[in-house]
Amino acid sequence: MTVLDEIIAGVRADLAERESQTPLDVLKQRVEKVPDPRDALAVLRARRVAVIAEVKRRSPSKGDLANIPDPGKLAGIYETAGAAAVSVLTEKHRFGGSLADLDAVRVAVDVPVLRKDFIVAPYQIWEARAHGADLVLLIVAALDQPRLVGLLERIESLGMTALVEVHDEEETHRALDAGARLIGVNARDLKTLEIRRDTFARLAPLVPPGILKVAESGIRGPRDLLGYAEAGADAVLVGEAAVSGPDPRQTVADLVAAGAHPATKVGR
Ligand SMILES: O=P(O)(O)OC[C@@H](O)[C@@H](O)c1c[nH]c2ccccc12
Repeated sequence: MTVLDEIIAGVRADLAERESQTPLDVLKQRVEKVPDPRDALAVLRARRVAVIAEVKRRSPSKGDLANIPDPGKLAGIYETAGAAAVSVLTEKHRFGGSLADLDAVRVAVDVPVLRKDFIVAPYQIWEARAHGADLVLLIVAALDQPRLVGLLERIESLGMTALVEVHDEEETHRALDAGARLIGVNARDLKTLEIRRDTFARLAPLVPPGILKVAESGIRGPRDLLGYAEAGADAVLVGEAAVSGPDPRQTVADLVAAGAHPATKVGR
């Protein structure tokens, strides 16, 4: 059993519990009362290299990363520092997240918000929208093709944007076949949990123009951003460096400045 399998087993158990508490019909009624989702693709396109900053308490590879008593406040700091979007981990057991964190972030910022979880069922997508998410992560490695296609369609039918995460060539082709318009290349190898920063440059050429590419994981600072920009990244997703550094505002502001520099992403 891989780490991913283990996480998903926990996610399914939690999901069954929430489903028994809040039936899908109730969730659907809530969705009707939530303001329309933001156009995340337009927001990401408006930057040279956009920075998506993540509210991340813990990770399977590093354990506790940061004590975050007020996730809304942290998200506000990210927004003020110029982050184009905020990602919120909602998985409980390995990442210490929750839908309450998503709620807190949603009320605190105006930028698009990503629900980062291990999505295996449409219920979680309705849930993401009911809690104000604009984007939802789909991890190709966790889904068979019909399920990937179905979940992607559900996300888009609710007006949200899917960030479709890949780790290798085969997953990239599957994401494209499914119709992904925003592809995240995760540098973290899901089996070994190691960071491989060359994965992005290997997979980016497989993605046709017009489909946005996000470099995810292991971004330590502006230099990593510039390397990814050169390899064709439209955005970077940064968690650990933002939450665990001495000054999250400065960390994100430095990345945003590097991502906005005219020399970044020349001629693209
Ligand atoms: O903390 P980092 O190395 O900056 O990584 C952020 C983000 O990419 C990472 O949290 C992530 C990428 N894909 C995921 C899927 C599930 C959980 C977490 C993730």
